Amino acid sequence: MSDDPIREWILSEGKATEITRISSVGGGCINRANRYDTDAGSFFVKTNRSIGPSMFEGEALGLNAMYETKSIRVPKPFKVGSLPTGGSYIIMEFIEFGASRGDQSVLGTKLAELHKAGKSEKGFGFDVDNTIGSTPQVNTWTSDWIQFYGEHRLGFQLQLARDQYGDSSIYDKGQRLVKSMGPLFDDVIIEPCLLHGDLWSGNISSDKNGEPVIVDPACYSDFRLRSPVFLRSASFLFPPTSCSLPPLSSSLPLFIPFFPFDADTERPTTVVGEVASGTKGMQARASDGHNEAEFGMSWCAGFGGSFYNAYFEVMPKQPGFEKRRDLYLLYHYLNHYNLFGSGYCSSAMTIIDDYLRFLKA
Ligand SMILES: Nc1ncnc2c1ncn2[C@@H]1O[C@H](COP(=O)(O)OP(=O)(O)OP(=O)(O)O)[C@@H](O)[C@H]1O
Repeated sequence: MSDDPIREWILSEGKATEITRISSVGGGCINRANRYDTDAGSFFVKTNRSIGPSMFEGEALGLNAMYETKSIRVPKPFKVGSLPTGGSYIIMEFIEFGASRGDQSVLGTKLAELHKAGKSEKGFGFDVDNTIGSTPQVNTWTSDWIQFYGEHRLGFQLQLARDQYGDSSIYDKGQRLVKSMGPLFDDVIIEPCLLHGDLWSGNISSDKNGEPVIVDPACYSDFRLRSPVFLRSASFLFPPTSCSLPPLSSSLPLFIPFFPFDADTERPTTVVGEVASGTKGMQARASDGHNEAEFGMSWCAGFGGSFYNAYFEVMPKQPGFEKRRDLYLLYHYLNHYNLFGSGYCSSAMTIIDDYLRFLKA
């Protein structure tokens, strides 16, 4: 293995003859990020010193699937590999971010285009299990969404709450909801759509032309490779201060917003096939699910009326959208409860209680 596989790739398949500058990029939580400026344009490179390439392979799979829909802008992944000193890296397209978050209605349209373009024939799930924050997500392909969401999303989190907190109250009530939630989906056509899976404001930005950009889809983790570092990974440790839920423990770091950058934009357009060598040929997805589940993090995403209006122009609102909204928030509230503790328990329990009353269950 080369001493510096990143440099080697950039100077060969990246089609650069010279790396003119390497500068650090702030904003991430678990990985070190650098911008490589070259005579063939700029590259965005993330490295992790302790986690093997499976995490970045999952990120590349998700990015590539979204990239191929040619809908919302995402960085094109180029290469994932191992570092000679241990750990791994991902090289992707560098995107020059603009100063603002961009036009909300364009974001709504583009997100809907992603969902529309990314329809899967395999059902609901993903080719690999992954994580939400640091919590495992089981992604076994399932033909029925209500079953998938009940078992692999809500059921998994409820079980976790019982296992780690001994919380049989939320478990029992939550399971009653899972068993009785069917009518919430009456008259709905549910098709598996390509979802980003972790769409909150920290993962939404715009490029210098004001086009919306989304980054960092819900990470993949081979459970065998999870390390203590990864267990504290991803955006869930850093919800934005605008979240409407109880504040996190003050010992946690504050949210770090996106940084705007100045950059060249020349990029190579090759070598996607290099990405995710162990998973080549898979029908990659960030995850395939009911499109409405993408709004489960909406309490941390700042979506406004113009966003939703534009979204529904492309992906029409289904009957009963409003009455399912909290059901999709519930998954993320439960996950926050499991990650951060009791501050989030009452929010989750309130949703469950409200549904049990509504459904007379
Ligand atoms: N393709 C890109 N081009 C330029 N800058 C980027 C690109 N992708 C991400 N960034 C910037 O780099 C920062 C770090 O990236 P990212 O959030 O993916 O890091 P991470 O450590 O893997 O993520 P996290 O720990 O937040 O889950 C982001 O906040 C963003 O500002």
